[in-house]
Amino acid sequence: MAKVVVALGGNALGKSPEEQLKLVKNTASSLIGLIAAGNQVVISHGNGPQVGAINLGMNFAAENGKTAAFPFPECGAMSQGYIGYHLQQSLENELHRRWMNKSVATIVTQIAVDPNDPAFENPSKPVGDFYTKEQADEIAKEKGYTFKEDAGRGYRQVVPSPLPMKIMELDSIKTLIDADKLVIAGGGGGVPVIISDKGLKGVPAVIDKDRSSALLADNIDADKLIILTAVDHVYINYGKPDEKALKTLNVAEAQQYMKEDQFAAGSMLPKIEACLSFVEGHPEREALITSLDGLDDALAGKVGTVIRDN
Ligand SMILES: Nc1ncnc2c1ncn2[C@@H]1O[C@H](COP(=O)(O)OP(=O)(O)O)[C@@H](O)[C@H]1O
Ligand SMILES: NC(=O)OP(=O)(O)O
Repeated sequence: MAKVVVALGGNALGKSPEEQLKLVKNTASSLIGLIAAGNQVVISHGNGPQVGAINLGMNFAAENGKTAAFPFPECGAMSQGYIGYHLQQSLENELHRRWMNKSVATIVTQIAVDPNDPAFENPSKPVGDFYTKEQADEIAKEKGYTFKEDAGRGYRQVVPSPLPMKIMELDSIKTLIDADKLVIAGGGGGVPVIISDKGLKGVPAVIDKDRSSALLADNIDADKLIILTAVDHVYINYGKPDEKALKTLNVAEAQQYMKEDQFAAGSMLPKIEACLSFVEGHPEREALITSLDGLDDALAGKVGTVIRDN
């Protein structure tokens, strides 16, 4: 039985609860299919658009005296609950439809980061919606947020994205996996916390969920890491007339393409780096990048980019 970590992209989950539920329902069928085919599956997910939307809404309510202020890590925890709820519901419905008996559990996951991580000085993780340059400049002036251009798709607020160091709930996650439960963990990259002599403390940042998923996959000694996003393949010359879909990628090829800046920072680059960290030195492991609705085709070898050590 192969142990597979499947990471769902925040941007690939849509912009509204209705859209998300629809997308998650479709993916649930493929995920349960993966389990029915004899794999042990662990699910993680992103939260960039969702945590940005929650934070914007909470800030708006607080600024208008309607609620207390909700700090950013609390918004991250809310995004884990919101997305975990849709995933649990859709997965349970699909299990029920197939007469399969399995419990599903979302683990609110904290992930420790280094308080001295240089990422705190250089916000890079896009959250929330996309804006034009003019809109972004106006919000930046009014609120003091930092905005950056995101992979040719518009401007987005960016927050620090420190590296994940330690999954605090790893023991609970492993216990549930060993008990053959379907676990959703590390949502939104995990709520970033620092470990101090006073205990754990949330910090305002968003950990890249691809990096956290690779850490989780390594910690549970998974055989496969599958990253589901909005594109069916990793491309070279992405978005240009001569773009080319990659069916396979090894470590040396990926490093060469990274030197050529083929993968956009803040979107495809962290996915590639996460896959490399998972497969490098482990010829028995495999990573796969494809689209949220392409999982069935990817497992049949029709689409997707497979990444191996060599
Ligand atoms: N070389 C590339 N190949 C494919 N997609 C790329 C590439 N470079 C940048 N991208 C962009 O990266 C996006 C995936 O990153 P992102 O939106 O951050 O993912 P998610 O939120 O699903 O984790 C794709 O939808 C695409 O727009
Ligand atoms: N936390 C995170 O990496 O989210 P996205 O997948 O939305 O970028």
